[in-house]
Amino acid sequence: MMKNVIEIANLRVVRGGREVLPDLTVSVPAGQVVGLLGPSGSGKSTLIRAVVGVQVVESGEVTVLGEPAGSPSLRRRIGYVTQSPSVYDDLSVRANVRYFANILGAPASATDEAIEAVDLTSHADSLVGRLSGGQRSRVSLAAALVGDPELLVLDEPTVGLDPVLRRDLWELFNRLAAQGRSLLVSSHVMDEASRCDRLLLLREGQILADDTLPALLVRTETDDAEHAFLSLIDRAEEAAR
Ligand SMILES: Nc1ncnc2c1ncn2[C@@H]1O[C@H](COP(=O)(O)OP(=O)(O)OP(=O)(O)O)[C@@H](O)[C@H]1O
Repeated sequence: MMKNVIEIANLRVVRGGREVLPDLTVSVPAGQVVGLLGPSGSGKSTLIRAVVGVQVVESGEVTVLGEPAGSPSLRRRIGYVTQSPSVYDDLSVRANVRYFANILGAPASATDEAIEAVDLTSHADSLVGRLSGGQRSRVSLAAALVGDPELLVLDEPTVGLDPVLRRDLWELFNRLAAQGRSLLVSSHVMDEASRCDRLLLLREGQILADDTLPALLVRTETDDAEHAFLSLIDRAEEAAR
């Protein structure tokens, strides 16, 4: 297995005339759940868009699974879920997932397996338009899983979900990593840090920390991710003075 599934060097992205990612260098190891955490507007979605190859970049290099981001050969190897579920309301859960399975050339059995993985088997024949927000985002996730991707890139997949569903989804992410997949999962909820094998803390387009949660807590002498993040901000501001 390759060591890093994502390698980013000196990435610079400008959006709407603003430098959103000034000069970002980071890597994401294989076989882990890596949390991309940071406040709203810190650049998480922009970074994710660069990884999946849909973001115009000024300069820098983004290498994913050994290929330049956006390479056609990566399409089947990456599962990407955007913040708003991209599914068809007028189709059933099964028809939605089967549609993506057909595009990806996945075997027939993959549809029901992906629906099972996101715990929607009992709703497989329901129209997606009649599902709750959380169920709809799980349909999106099933669509991303159906091609059996090596890397899953999920942009705030747990937003708006109740605590039980959030826990269930994180358990699913951990299971997927245990099966050898790699996951990059963004969130602005700091307490989701405890669910990740490794954390990237992003603030104003800069990586404040790239570490495991236990190491981060030791280094900042704090007892949760939120305080660790605040402590790192204070240190960065002191250093800049
Ligand atoms: N389409 C766009 N055009 C111009 N600027 C944009 C666009 N989308 C985002 N931005 C700007 O880029 C910056 C980073 O946005 P981004 O969506 O990457 O942040 P984020 O960390 O994902 O935030 P959130 O958690 O709210 O989704 C913000 O300042 C935002 O205003």
